[in-house]
Amino acid sequence: MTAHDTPAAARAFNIVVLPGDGVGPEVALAAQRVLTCIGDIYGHRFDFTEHLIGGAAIDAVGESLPEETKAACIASDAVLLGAVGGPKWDGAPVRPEQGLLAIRKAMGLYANLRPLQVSPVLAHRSPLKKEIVEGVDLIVFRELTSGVYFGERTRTETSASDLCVYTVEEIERVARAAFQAAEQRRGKVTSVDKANVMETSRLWREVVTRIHAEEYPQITLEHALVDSMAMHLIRKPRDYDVILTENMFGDILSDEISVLGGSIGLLPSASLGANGPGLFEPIHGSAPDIAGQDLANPVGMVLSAAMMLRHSFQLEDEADSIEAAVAAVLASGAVTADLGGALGTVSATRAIVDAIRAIHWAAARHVPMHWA
Ligand SMILES: NC(=O)C1=CN([C@@H]2O[C@H](COP(=O)(O)OP(=O)(O)OC[C@H]3O[C@@H](n4cnc5c(N)ncnc54)[C@H](O)[C@@H]3O)[C@@H](O)[C@H]2O)C=CC1
Ligand SMILES: CC(C)CC(=O)C(=O)O
Ligand SMILES: [Mg+2]
Repeated sequence: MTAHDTPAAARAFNIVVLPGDGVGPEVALAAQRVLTCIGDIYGHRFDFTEHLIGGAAIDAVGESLPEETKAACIASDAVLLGAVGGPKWDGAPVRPEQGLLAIRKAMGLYANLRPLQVSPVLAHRSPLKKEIVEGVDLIVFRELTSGVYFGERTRTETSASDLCVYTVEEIERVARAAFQAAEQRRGKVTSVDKANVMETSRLWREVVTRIHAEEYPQITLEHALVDSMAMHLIRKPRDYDVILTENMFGDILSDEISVLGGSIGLLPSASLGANGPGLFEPIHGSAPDIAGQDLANPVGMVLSAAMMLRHSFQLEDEADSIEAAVAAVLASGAVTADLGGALGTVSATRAIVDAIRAIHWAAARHVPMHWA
């Protein structure tokens, strides 16, 4: 008897979907299709309710995070977000990105988890050498609700400023989350800062060092400066396990490491708080250059849905099914243009759904799946 034979107790989930802008609606739809398939197989009900955020919300109601969107997210079981922003709103008095920052803050989502694994069958898709990227398995823990993205901003004719503030408590809680993840992984945390220059980074380093010594001495902790870390991540990415860093450094470094796997379109993320619903989104933006053309890679969004099943709903088998299907489809070469393939967003999504069904069918009948 396997977990695939009998669906676990059927459950119902209220999921808020924030499609947003650009490729956001295209990839959000992909995640819903995959979740609907998972619901059919395992007997769960996923109720999706769409709400406005970002540029779409600015166009419709004049603000990037309408009150009813915020209320719906807070009342939900989990939130799926596509992406926000685009050139259309670049000069606008209200920016779409502000809506995303505001919902992260309103939901208290202080830890943004951005995992990356490069399996041997996918290593050739990276522009970097196969022997450098093969076997990479790391996760970025990015602080998400503080730092320079949330500090006071000023602007005059001749100057501008963005204030970077971190409190001890903000550093402690994300550090604990990273150390706890390391306990379940290879036991190593690399904390990234700019402590040779910035006061917030000096506080960051002190607090991380103390939390490590007092609470997680069994974990190996190393500190790195963000500039050389950007280089090391390309030179020897397999050295890293858990990377802990502040908001802006994490934003930048995670886009950088997406190259190791071959495309930014592959990377998912989970944004989690102390309690309450999580928010799940790919790490990429609204990709205006390919929006509306059925070109977006849906994998980052689909894997974000898998993270939702695992982290918010504790549906391990269901999350594993999605991840196994994605791995099988990528290994088979059925990929989108960013990875050198010919599939569009819709057909790549269909391939993932078909693979979920095939893997489930084979598991239920104890048939070995050589391609999975
Ligand atoms: N979480 C969010 O909603 C984010 C929003 N943004 C916003 O997105 C807009 C565009 O920003 P960019 O700097 O261009 O970053 P981007 O991540 O949207 O795009 C960078 C490059 O990656 C490609 N790309 C991104 N996602 C892809 C996918 N799923 N499949 C295939 N290729 C993909 C794009 O075509 C582009 O060439 C901006 O308005 C920015 O503020 C940026 C990052 C995160
Ligand atoms: C507010 C977002 C646009 C910041 C970002 O790039 C991200 O979270 O990946
Ligand atoms: Mg980013």
